[in-house]
Amino acid sequence: MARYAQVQGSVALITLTNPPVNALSAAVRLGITEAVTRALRDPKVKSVVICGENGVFCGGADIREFAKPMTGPPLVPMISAIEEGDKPVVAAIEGVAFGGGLELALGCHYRIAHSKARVGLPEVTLGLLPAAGGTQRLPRLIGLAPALELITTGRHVTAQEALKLGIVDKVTDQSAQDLAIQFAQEVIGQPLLPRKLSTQLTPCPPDVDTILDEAMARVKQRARGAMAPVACVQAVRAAVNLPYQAGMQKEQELMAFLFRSSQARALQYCFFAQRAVGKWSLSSGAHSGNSKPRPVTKAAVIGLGTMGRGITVALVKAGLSVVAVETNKKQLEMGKQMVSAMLKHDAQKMNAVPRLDLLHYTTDLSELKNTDLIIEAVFEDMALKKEVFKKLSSVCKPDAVLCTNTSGLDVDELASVTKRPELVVGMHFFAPAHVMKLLEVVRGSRSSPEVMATAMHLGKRLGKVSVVVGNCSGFVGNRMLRPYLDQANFLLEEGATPELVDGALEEFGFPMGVFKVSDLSGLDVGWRIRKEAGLTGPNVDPKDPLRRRQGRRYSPLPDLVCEQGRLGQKSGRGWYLYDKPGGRVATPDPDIHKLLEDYRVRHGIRPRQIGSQEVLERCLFALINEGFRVLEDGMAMGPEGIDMIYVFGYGWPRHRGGPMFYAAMVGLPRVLERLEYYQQVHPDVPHLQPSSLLRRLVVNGSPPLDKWRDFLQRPHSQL
Ligand SMILES: CCC/C=C/C(=O)SCCNC(=O)CCNC(=O)[C@H](O)C(C)(C)COP(=O)([O-])OP(=O)([O-])OC[C@H]1O[C@@H](n2cnc3c(N)ncnc32)[C@H](O)[C@@H]1OP(=O)([O-])[O-]
Repeated sequence: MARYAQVQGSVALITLTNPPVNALSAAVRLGITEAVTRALRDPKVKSVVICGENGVFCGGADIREFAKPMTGPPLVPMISAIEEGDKPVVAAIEGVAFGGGLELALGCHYRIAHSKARVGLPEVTLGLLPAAGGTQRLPRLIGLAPALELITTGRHVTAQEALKLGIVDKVTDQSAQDLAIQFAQEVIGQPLLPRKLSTQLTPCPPDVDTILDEAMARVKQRARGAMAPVACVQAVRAAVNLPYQAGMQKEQELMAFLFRSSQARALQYCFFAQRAVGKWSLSSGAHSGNSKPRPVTKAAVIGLGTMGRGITVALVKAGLSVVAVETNKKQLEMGKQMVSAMLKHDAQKMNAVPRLDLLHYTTDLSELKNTDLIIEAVFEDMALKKEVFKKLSSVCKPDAVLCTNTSGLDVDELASVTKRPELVVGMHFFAPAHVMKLLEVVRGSRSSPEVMATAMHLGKRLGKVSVVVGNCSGFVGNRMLRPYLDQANFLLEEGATPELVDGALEEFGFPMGVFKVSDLSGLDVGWRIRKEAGLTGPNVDPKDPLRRRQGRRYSPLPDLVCEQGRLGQKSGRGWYLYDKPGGRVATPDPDIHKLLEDYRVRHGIRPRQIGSQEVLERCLFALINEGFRVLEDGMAMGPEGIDMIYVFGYGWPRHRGGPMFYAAMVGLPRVLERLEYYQQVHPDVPHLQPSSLLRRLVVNGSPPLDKWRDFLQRPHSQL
């Protein structure tokens, strides 16, 4: 797991060999320990180079080992032995040096990086801190403020920035390993003490306490309940206030606390779940390993509304040439201006040139003859989408892939109007489409494996976390959102206020509560959908009482709010009051409180005290319950997919792992018991009826999440 060689006569070359990222597994740590001991003992060896195989230095500690009992030599003494040795050790960094990998490099006396390499301490994103000396050595090397920023965010740094910050000593466009070997010979005999970071003091500006206090305040505000960033600040504070050994002691204590936390488990679960969803499989036996994507060099986007513009920008940023289509010249010009502005803004931030040359704008669909893949992003209206698909089917080349960016319409119905239903697939982007990481790839009943592979591959090129989902109303994300929204509205009827509900959800870790999100998206969106569904407006069944629709409890509160012209942020009033139309700062609105009071009086509802726990249980458990139904119906490959949809598309706090992981952490019997309780209190809300899968899992002893698939009655039936 670590190869040893002697090169150029006097240089020991130690190569980490644990593909794909040379993670520091027990075997690698043992290999390094033995190789370093040998090099330090061998009188013929005058200096040492540590590098990684296959152009990757090291991706850090082996995260898979965190769930198992610790074996092999620990990292801290291994790194100390390197630093304490009397021979210069040079790290040759190619690819990445992340986490324990960078900490290993910080224990070396010199660091040389390839110009394309990246370094960083991303432990915080796994619910941990850099506990192999990273919190103590990095501040000593680069100073307090930059070290705080890197350690609390886990940000990856390019080789150029690392050079500027002083993390690496040299950057090369050639082989970092060759340069390191040459360098290792040049530094033989030079004093090593100044290069041993543990012997140095952290350079501190006079306002050190202010910097630390401000960092703590910033981190707490951003962390939304995540503990690791806070612990990172505490550990770095120790690098300033305490001698090295005492600082290390503090680092270990904080790590021990984080390591056992449910947050660390959740974040590490997310790391693997994010990678697992890319490995899709279908009930037919097709999977990501045996289905080849079609080449896509030229794409088209139909419709330059909010979604179409974002999708166009995302495609161009991924280097694809794009034909952007609108119905008339005026709309086209407007779309063009917006897309250009977005691309210029983005390019400016990255100090790059906007790739406007990749775009072609037209109102003529016949110009799509040569495109490989078309994404329809017109208004969410089945008749209109069908019309577009019919036309696409006749103008596009026969093997062009046709994608629809719908947030919930039936992909099969759309495919049925084309001559190539097997080449039709849903690509559900989330607004703003060039920013949001989530993509639901919706498999129609006839979508071919090749077309699934193409959509998934395109998602990857766009930098998205793409999740395969089945073709059901609302797909996975929006389908699960409905019971959540319903519960939030019911809570208002029963005595809550928007700020009470939002407060509980924000305390849980959502960036915004449900009512603030609705104000941001525009309340008219849901209103229109409810009208179309016959839940409000002229199509309501006259026999339905006001608070019952289609046989179940219904809250007309959101409709009443819209009827008052309160459409959310854009109109300056929604569930909250804003300082002006388009304003962002929400303040509680006495008019809404009055509206709620009047409503309760009108309907004879006696308001009651509602606590945060009830808000969380009713909103989140109803959503989770629907997640179990999604699994039961075979609309998602597994709980990991659902969790990634919620983490990347709906602001579910990552340190809580996603709704299904959270259910497992809370305990399935508890979720079931609370659902049963609320169902008894609210028998007219079918969403609270516990799903049969949840019951089955509880009866079978609540198996761990990766075993849930074994309890599905129709695994993958719809995929
Ligand atoms: C005292 C302790 C202190 C230290 C703590 C730490 O170091 S904490 C660690 C701090 N380090 C980090 O947080 C870095 C985490 N890693 C990354 O950021 C990225 O993986 C990458 C940039 C290294 C490579 O990106 P890329 O897009 O080229 O490739 P990819 O992402 O698809 O990965 C390929 C395969 O490698 C797997 N795998 C990767 N890393 C690890 C690991 N450390 N371990 C185990 N496995 C790992 C990954 O699961 C995948 O496996 P699969 O699915 O094929 O079975």
